[in-house]
Amino acid sequence: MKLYKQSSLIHKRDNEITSGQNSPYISRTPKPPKTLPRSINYLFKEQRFLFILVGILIGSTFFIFQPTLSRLSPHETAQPFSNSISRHTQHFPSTFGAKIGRVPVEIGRRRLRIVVTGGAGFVGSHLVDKLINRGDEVIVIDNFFTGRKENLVHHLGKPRFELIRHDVVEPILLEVDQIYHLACPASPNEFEILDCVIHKTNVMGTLNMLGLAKRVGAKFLLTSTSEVYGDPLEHPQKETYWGNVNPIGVRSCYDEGKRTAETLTMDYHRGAGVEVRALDPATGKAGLGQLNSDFYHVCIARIFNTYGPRMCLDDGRVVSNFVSQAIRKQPMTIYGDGKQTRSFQYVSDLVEGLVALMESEHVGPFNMGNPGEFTMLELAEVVKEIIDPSATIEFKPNTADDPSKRKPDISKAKELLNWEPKISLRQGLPRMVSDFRNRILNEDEGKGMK
Ligand SMILES: O=c1ccn([C@@H]2O[C@H](COP(=O)(O)OP(=O)(O)O[C@H]3OC[C@@H](O)[C@H](O)[C@H]3O)[C@@H](O)[C@H]2O)c(=O)[nH]1
Repeated sequence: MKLYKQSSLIHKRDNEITSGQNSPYISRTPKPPKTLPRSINYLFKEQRFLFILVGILIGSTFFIFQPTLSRLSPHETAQPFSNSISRHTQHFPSTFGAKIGRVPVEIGRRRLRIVVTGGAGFVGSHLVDKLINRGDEVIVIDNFFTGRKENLVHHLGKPRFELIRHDVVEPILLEVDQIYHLACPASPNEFEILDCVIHKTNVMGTLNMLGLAKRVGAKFLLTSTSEVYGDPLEHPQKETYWGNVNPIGVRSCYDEGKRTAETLTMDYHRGAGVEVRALDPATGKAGLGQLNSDFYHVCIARIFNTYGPRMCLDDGRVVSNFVSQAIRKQPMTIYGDGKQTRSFQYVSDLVEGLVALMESEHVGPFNMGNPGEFTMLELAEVVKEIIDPSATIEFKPNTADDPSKRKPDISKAKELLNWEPKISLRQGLPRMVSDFRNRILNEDEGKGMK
C-alpha cells in the first residue's frame, strides 16, 4: 500500500516535470503525444533518443573503418603464419585507396609480410606478382646474378614492395611471416661456370634462410628441383624415389647442392620438439634436458622444367633456346640425338602450386611439374608449329650426365594440395613467344636496367 502510494507519487512528479510550465527542460524536449505508450514517452524525454542515435552512429563508423585500419597496420599484431592458411578466406587485391570491402574483421585476411629470395628471377618475379596482387607485403632479396630488375619494374615504388640487393650466402635479419627460398642460378649453362657459387648458394643460402625462419618464426618453403633424381632409373618419378646422381659430375653442384638443401631443411624440421642436452662442463655428464620448443614449419617443392615469359633469352635452357632461335631465324640446336625426354610446365601453374604448398600444413617434398612428356625432337616440332614452320634444326653433342628421361608423378600434390597444372605446352608456348618477340625486337633489352 505504502509502495503503491510512493510510485504514484513518483509518477505524479514525472507528470509534473514533463507537463510543468516552469521546468527548465520543457522548452528543449519535444512534447510527446499523450497517446504514446510510456516506454516511448521515456525515450523522448531528456534527449535520450538523440544520445541513442549518436551512439549508433559512432558504433557503425567503427565497423565501417575497422577492416581498413587492420589492413594498414598488420604487423603490430602479427602472429607468425597463424593466418597463412587462407585458401578459404577473402583476399583484398588492392593497394591503398583501392576498393576495400566493408567486411567484418573475422572474415578479412591479415596481410602477410613475405620474403622471396631470387624474386627478380624468372619464377620468382611471377610469384611476386601473385603475392602482391593478393594484397601481401613482399620483400625481394636478389643479388642480380641471373635475376633482372626489369622483371620487377612494375612493382617499384609500390608501398607493399621492397627490393634488396643481397646475396643469400650472407645472413640477413628481416621480420617476416613466410620465406619462399628460390635464390640459385638454375640453368645447366651456368652449372659449369658457376659451380662453386651454385653449391655455396644452395648450402649457405639455405642455411641462412632456415636460420632466419627459425629466428623470426616464419614458415619456410624450399624450391628444390627434379634434378635431385639425377638420371632416373624409375619413370615417372615419385617423391619416394631417392635418385641416381653423380656426386662428382659437372651437374653435381646443382643436383647435390639441392639435395643438401633438402637435407638441411628436413634437419631443421626434425629439430622441432627435440630435446637438446648439453654436456655439463663441470661434471662431464649430460646436463638438464631442454625441450627445443621452436616450431620450424618448412616445406619442399621439387620443380620440374618450367617455361614462360621473363625467362632469360639466352640462358641455355632448351625452351628458351628453341624459342629465341626460331624467332631469330637460327637453327634450333638439339643436343645428342634429341630422344631424351622432359616435361614442361607453364610458370603460372608452378606459382599456383608453390602458394598452395606454402598455405598447406604439408612438408613434402612435392613434385611440381606438368606430366606431359616430350622428346626434344617433339618439342622442336611444337616450336616450329607455333613460331615458324620453316624453322630448321641442328644437332650438337650432348652435355655430360644429361638425364635421359624425366616426367613427374604428381599424384601426391593432386591428392594433398588439390593442385595440378592447367596449361598445356601448346597453350603456354604462345604466351612466352609474344614476350620473347618483344624483347628480341628491343636490342637494348635489360642492359640499361642492371
Ligand atoms: O639448346 C638446347 C638446350 C638443351 N637441350 C636439351 O634439352 C634437355 C633439357 O635441357 P634444359 O637445359 O632445358 O633443362 P634440364 O632438364 O637439363 O635441367 C633443368 O632441370 C630442372 C630445373 O630445375 C633446372 O632449371 C634445369 O637444371 C636436355 O636434354 C638438353 O640436353 C637441347 O637439346 N638443346
